[in-house]
Amino acid sequence: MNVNKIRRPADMERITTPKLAKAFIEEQVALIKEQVGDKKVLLALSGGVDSSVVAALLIKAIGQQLVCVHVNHGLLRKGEPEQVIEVFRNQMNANLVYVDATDRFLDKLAGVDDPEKKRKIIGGEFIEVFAEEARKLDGIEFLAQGTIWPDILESEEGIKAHHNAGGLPEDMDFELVEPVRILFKDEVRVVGDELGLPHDMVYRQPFPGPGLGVRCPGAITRDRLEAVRESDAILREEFDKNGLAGKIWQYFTVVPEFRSTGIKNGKRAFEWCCIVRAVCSTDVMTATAAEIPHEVMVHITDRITHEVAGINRVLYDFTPKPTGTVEFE
Ligand SMILES: Nc1ncnc2c1ncn2[C@@H]1O[C@H](COP(=O)(O)OP(=O)(O)OP(=O)(O)O)[C@@H](O)[C@H]1O
Repeated sequence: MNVNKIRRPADMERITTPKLAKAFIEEQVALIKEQVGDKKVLLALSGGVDSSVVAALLIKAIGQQLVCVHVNHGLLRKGEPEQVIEVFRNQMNANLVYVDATDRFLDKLAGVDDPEKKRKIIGGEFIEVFAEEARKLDGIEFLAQGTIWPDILESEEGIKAHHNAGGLPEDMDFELVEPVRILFKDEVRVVGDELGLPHDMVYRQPFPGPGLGVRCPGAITRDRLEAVRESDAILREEFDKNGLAGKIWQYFTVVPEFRSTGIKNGKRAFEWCCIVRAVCSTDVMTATAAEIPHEVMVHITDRITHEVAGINRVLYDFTPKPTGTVEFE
């Protein structure tokens, strides 16, 4: 049987319960063992739900034969690389290669203000770093990917290429292992829960590939990027505490280059402003600004302006999509 051609049966029951997830896991573990045998598998592990569920499934099936590579490109959210190391290396005993490529990415991005160029640099550099790590490893025959069913459908309809870690050099012609390829995103989450992955990893909001890079509009500087990371962490913490996290589709902060005059500790402070973006959407194509209780916004503003270096104002973005997009770049 060619496991890479398996399609989702039209009458397949939606995986909504732990019992159904358990059955799916058992089935996939057997299929992975059959496909891979005693060979080694490589996986680019972002810490996002898809690659994390694939990692957990493969660890269950083949343990140390899986090599996970996590690339810290310096644009991850606060605590993300630490969580990947804690969950996969420390708790699941995975064979994890952690690459801190922060300087490499930020040096290449220095002075680049065009959004498309920034995205290209981040994507291209990611492939290079990943390919370099793959070349250091012996005997890899398989590449695991977190391809899901909508990816397959979109690639068949010509909307986008589904090769997740796409663009690997030609000499890296690995056979694919795609254990969640017939699942929809909500099913991947139920399976992730059943595999014991942390709730915040399984239910985390969508995060763009270029990470915080697109929330630091214009040319990225390390100090402004740090302001994005710290303010985003405060926003997430406060939304969690105030019961907003599960109700709002996407929320994050953006720190543009623009500065304005303010006062800090009795002195003039010429600093950046932090824009809070929080949107609700049912169809992804359109979105509306979320209604945040006034006192919550006042508290978030107070924390960001006092705890984050370089920020003297907080603004709320009321723009729906359209005319805006969800992200800024
Ligand atoms: N920082 C990273 N380190 C390692 N692999 C990564 C990293 N970022 C992305 N990847 C790889 O590229 C794939 C596609 O990334 P993308 O940002 O499009 O996320 P995605 O399709 O939502 O998947 P996921 O939920 O796994 O993040 C990921 O599944 C992962 O295999």
